[in-house]
Amino acid sequence: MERWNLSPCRILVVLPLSLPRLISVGYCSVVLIQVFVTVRVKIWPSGNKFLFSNENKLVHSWWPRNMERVFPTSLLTSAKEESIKMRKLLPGFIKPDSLRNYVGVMDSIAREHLETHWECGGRDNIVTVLPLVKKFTFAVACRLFLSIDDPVHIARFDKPFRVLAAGLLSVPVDFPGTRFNRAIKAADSIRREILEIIRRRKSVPTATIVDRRDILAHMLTTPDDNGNFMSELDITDKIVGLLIGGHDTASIVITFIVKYLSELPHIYDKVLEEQRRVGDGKSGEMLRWEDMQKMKYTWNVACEAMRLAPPLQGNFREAITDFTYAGFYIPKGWKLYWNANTTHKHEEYFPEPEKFDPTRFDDENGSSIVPYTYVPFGGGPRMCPGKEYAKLEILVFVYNLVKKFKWEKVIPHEKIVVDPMPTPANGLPVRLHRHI
Ligand code: HEM
Repeated sequence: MERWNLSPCRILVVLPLSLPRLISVGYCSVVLIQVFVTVRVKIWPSGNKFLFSNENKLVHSWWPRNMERVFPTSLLTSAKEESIKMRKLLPGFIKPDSLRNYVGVMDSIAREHLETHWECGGRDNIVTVLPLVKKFTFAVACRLFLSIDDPVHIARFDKPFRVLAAGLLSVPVDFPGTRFNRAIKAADSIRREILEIIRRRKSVPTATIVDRRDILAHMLTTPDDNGNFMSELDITDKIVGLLIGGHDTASIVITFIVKYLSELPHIYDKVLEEQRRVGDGKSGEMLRWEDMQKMKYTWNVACEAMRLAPPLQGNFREAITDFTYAGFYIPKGWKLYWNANTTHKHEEYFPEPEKFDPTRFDDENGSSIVPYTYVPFGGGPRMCPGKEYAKLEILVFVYNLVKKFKWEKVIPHEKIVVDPMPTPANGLPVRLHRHI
């Protein structure tokens, strides 16, 4: 058995997991031994050479600590109790019954958003996709999580969120002018704003709070197993986490769908054909829950976009026991980082891995995808609880977009950077063509 000694700047290898063993210690199927680089990492598209040891030190704990400064009870760390609390709260908010009600809300926000920001199209009908889509997903999150629908309020809120998101994975140097320092300040201002919303909400009768049916109402009125309600600060942190995790990820997926559809016109045509059948071809009608079930091909396209460009590159796990994997000895307590990007490019599971092929997920092929080889939403007990919400949001937006426009990329070979999510370097400018 080899004991694995880290040497400086050793390139870490991707380790396909032996499933039974790693499931038994609570991990997903493909894991990278985690050592973290503290600089911006541009890893796209060669996804398998991006982790390095850092000066012989296993810096496994700085990322979570870093995030705690900007994001005290981070959802994204291995804070197990926080995860359990959140998992208890979210189902009430994103259970099928609730999701049904969101279709109409998401649809009307998408229509209004496209009219306001895409129809006028700027100069030469050119729009930049990523910042616009972020506006859309953020507006949906503000509406559904906090019942904020005033565009001015949303815009005021949006700016510090961008700063916070940019600083989450930054060098943890708290010095004026650094990304990290700006993120801490942004996080403070967001928390103050949300605390104010909470206090305003608490000042009205409980029945009115419940009436709002947003996630804030849910958090204010749902006690834990001991009958205790969440503290204001706790709610604030949960909302910040959800607003970040719940909108940036979906906007990346939509942006990549737009990118691939412009590169692959035959796939665009099939998506359009499917969407024209939705709602029995009647134009102008609002989307219904039943319509979402007719968007199978579009969802396969989204799944393939997430395979090639998973918004989250992976996540941490902690070894709860010593174990050996592929000859490497992993001691208990080590942090491990599983990686979706390299997992999804494994030739054995996804032949011609660089090819965009939505049929991998259709009825015939989808069922033979090996468990834990497709992990854009993670896996196991910590798998993303927002998957169905994200699915709905992505489908609603793509439906509205393809029914209105076809488009072409303005920068044919726009670079993709990963910081920390895959992002077109220029935000993906496209020239829109309205259907006649
Ligand atoms: C396409 C969109 C999304 C993607 C790709 C995504 C991906 C992920 C991934 C990879 C994880 C880590 C899972 C693991 O460690 O096994 C995660 C966790 C999480 N996601 Fe998402 N997510 C998305 C949307 C959302 C939305 C819309 C919400 C909320 C409404 C959400 C809430 C969460 C929460 C609360 C966790 C932490 C779960 C825990 O720690 O137990 N996500 N997500």
